[in-house]
Parts: sequence; structure tokens; C-alpha cells
Amino acid sequence: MGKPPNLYSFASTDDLVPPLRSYVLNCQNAALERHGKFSVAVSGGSLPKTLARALLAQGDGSAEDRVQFGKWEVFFADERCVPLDHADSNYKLLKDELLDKIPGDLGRPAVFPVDEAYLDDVQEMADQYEKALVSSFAARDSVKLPLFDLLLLGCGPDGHTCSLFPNHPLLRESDAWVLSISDSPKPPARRITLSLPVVCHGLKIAFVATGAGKRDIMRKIFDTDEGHTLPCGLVNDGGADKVSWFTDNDAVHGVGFPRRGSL
Ligand SMILES: O=C1O[C@H](COP(=O)(O)O)[C@@H](O)[C@H](O)[C@H]1O
Repeated sequence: MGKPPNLYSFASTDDLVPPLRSYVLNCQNAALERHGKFSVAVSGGSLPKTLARALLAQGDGSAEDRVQFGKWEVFFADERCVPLDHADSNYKLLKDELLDKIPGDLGRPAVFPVDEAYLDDVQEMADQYEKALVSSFAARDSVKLPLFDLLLLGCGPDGHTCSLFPNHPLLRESDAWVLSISDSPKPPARRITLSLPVVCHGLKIAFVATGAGKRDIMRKIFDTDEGHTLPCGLVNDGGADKVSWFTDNDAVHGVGFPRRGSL
């Protein structure tokens, strides 16, 4: 097994936001230096709100602290098979929380939502999304798996991440980059998701988990053998020290796994 993931905890969400911003901007700046673009996959759920607070905050004015949205490519770590203006859409969530609020002088990211033409065929929606990844990544990097500069993920109360759910056969999928699911235990049932190998291949992988509602699952993921079988635990094991968890004290109260002191 690789090195353990990095677990950071902060007194509150307010205290988590500045380090999350620094972390994302470090990833951004390294990616821009490396290949002039910043390729990010973003989850839905509670993440976009916290992420928006981090990225829309007033910076310190330095070049390193500038969010260069114009050089971002934003993909979705998972998406629900609903119209893009539907309340359940992860695209709509990110648009409402973040994309529509980006000040003009920071540039506009290139955003890659799912294609609504395939709402009736979730497998085709997944295949078409994989094609979008192939155009962006394989043509550029000629790699077996797309290499996201950063994946920003959530952790459901059952330990799911993206739309990879505990004990689901999709966890064993090793070939496809994007998968379809028609029996998601959390509604809506039809979704698409990045596969576990794609998630674990990311250059950096960050989870954001806040609030007492995440406490039981955080204990299970970090302190039990069963945790290693849960989707979030599989990402911890597969991504090793590329993985960083941004949590508040409420979420990790009682978790024995050692916290990292600072970024
Ligand atoms: O259904 C989903 O849930 C997870 C976790 O959401 P949270 O509200 O518990 O943070 C989310 O990461 C995923 O993108 C979403 O589709």
C-alpha cells in the first residue's frame, strides 16, 4: 500500500476555505506551468458551495493567488441524467454556486457539461462524455487514462464518491473512463460517473467533507477495515498521498487517523 492520504481538519468551514483556496491555486499554478491549462473534475452535492466560497474570495493580490479561470477546463466527476436546468443537475449546481458568479476580469472557464441529447440513453451519455475526455486528454497527452490536474470530490454519508456507490459492480470496472449507472441507491437513479481508475490516476485528489452528518462515515473510512472497501476508502488506497481531505472538526470528531498539521 502507498503512503497514507493527507487528512486536514479545521475548526469550521470558515477556517477551511482559505487553505482550500491555497491548495487549489497551488494545483492550478503547477498545472499552468506544466501545460498552460488546468484540467479539473468537480463533484456535486455539498462541494460546489464550499468551493465557490474559496474561489470567489478576495485574494491577496499576488500573482500566485489569482484564480485564472480563463485557463481552466471544468469537467464533471459525476452527473445526474437530467436536463442541465433541472434542480438535480450537478452542472446547474456548479453554475448557480460558482460559474455565474465569476467576475469578468478572472476569465471564463471552458466547461464540459453532459450532452442533453442523450437523456434517454444513459450509457450513450457516458460514452459521449468519455469521447469529450478523449478529445481533451488523449489527443493532448496520448495517455491510457485521462490525467486530471485536480479532482474535487465529495463524500456521501454512505461513503460514496462521484456516483460510485458501496458494493456496486461499477467499482470493479477497469476499462471505461466514464460509466453509466441506472440503479443509483441515491436518487436520481440514472447517472454517469468517472471510473475509479480515472479518479485514482488524478495528479491531485481533494475531498471536502464538513458537518457532523459526515462523522460516522469518516470514522468508518479512516478507522476501520471496512472503510477500505468503501468508494472513498478505495480512492484513499489508490490515490495514496495524492489524496487530501479538507474537513471541519465536526466531521472528524472521534476519528483516530492522524491529522496533518498544515498544508
Ligand atoms: O449524489 C451525489 O452525492 C455526492 C456527495 O454529496 P454530499 O452532498 O454528501 O457532499 C456528490 O459528491 C456527488 O457529486 C453527487 O452526485
